[in-house]
Amino acid sequence: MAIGPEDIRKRAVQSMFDHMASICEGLVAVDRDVRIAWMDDKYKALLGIDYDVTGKVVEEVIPNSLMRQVVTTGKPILLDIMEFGVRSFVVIRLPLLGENGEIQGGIGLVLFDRAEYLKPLVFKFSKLQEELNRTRRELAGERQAKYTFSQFLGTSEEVRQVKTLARRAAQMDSTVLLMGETGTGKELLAHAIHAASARALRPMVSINVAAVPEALLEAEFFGVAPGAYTGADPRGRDGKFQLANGGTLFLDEIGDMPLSMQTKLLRALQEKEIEPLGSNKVLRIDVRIIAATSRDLAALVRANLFRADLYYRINVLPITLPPLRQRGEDIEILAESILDLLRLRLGEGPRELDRSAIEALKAHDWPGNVRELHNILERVCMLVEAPVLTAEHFAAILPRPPAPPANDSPPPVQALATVVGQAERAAISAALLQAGGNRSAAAKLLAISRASLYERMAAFGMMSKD
Ligand SMILES: Nc1ncnc2c1ncn2[C@@H]1O[C@H](COP(=O)(O)OP(=O)(O)OP(=O)(O)O)[C@@H](O)[C@H]1O
Repeated sequence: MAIGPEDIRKRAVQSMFDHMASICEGLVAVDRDVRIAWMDDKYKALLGIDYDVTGKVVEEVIPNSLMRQVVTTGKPILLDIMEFGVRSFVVIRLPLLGENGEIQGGIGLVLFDRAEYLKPLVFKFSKLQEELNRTRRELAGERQAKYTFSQFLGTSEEVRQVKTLARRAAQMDSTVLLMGETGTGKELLAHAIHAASARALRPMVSINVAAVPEALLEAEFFGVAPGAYTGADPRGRDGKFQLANGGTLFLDEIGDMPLSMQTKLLRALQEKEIEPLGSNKVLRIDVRIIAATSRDLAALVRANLFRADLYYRINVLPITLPPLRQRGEDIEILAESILDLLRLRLGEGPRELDRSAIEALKAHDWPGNVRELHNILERVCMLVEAPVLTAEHFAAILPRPPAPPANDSPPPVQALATVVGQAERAAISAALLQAGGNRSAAAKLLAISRASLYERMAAFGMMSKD
């Protein structure tokens, strides 16, 4: 006898249910109050329970259940992954609808072992989750302080004072302004202050204002909203303020900040709010600022190149780092520590400096400060094999003071690269002096791009991060 469409539908529903029940790892049905109406034995075994759960609120029995969402919205959650202890299962959640489409409850199905075809999905999910966790851990590591006070070496009175002030600054939450020539340890000290502060476990994010092209500064600082403009990352991008939220933002070379950006930074610091590019949403931020500059900010204010109000805003706890030539007594301890580091890095035997070498180092002017000392020592280690380094070893490497006025004898012949290097270095120093430390202006005087000035200064140990 032929059966009608309604019978077929009923049989389809029944046989689908039976089939699902047989391939499932567990089945649960809840009523419209999200109380368990029925749970099969397989589900109970999965949860490790053997008592009657009928009438219990579902979350009491399955703590991370989403059945309430399904019963409230009437929308199914077709494929989801749920954790049971250390195992992940694929689950399906469906609403139970009455004759007139009204919500009467919900049904949850747990799939896994017999749903072989879903295994790759679960596997892929676990892999992605693992990768995400690893990347998060790495990012958190990258955004932590790299140095502590113990790494800021020196026993001179000048260094002692700097460290006392910096330790005090670490106990406060105010803005710190670090001033000093290139290579005097401003970045090192900024990290140490963060590491000793109450924000130590939160991120430490740095931005070198001089190294970011002017047009990109705003996006670097404040981020970009999703789909802000053509060519922007469609997912948007967090700015340094967002990345540093709750922690410390280190603004290196703040003296090189263009005036238009200074206005925006001042607003962000005053309002404690930022607006990502292309967004009309304002975000609250809680960031401690440590700024650094190798330029004379007060002189820049006088020359109308730096906003006075921003200067006062950041000049709350100023700390001036002394140049190396003013603390010759620190050279020996610094040089020894750098030689130790180099020995580990280059995998060589120990090196020693004899008295003559220390005197030669003390006599040098060190325009690139500790970074230059590092570079000079590294070059000596590469060129000289002797375990004891003497003044003679350094004589060939340390840039000489300008030659006395010419006499009749021709100048000594040196490798062309050495002569050219010395001339370049002297020209860069002169241009920087004339430009009052302004690298953009110095690059103009030298008729080279700012990028190639940076490149050369880095090569000569006159600037930039290691
Ligand atoms: N007192 C110090 N003790 C140990 N190492 C130091 C000290 N001062 C500087 N250094 C080392 O010298 C190098 C340059 O330091 P840092 O980058 O902190 O200088 P900076 O003042 O921020 O330079 P710039 O103005 O060019 O950015 C780094 O390798 C740093 O570890």
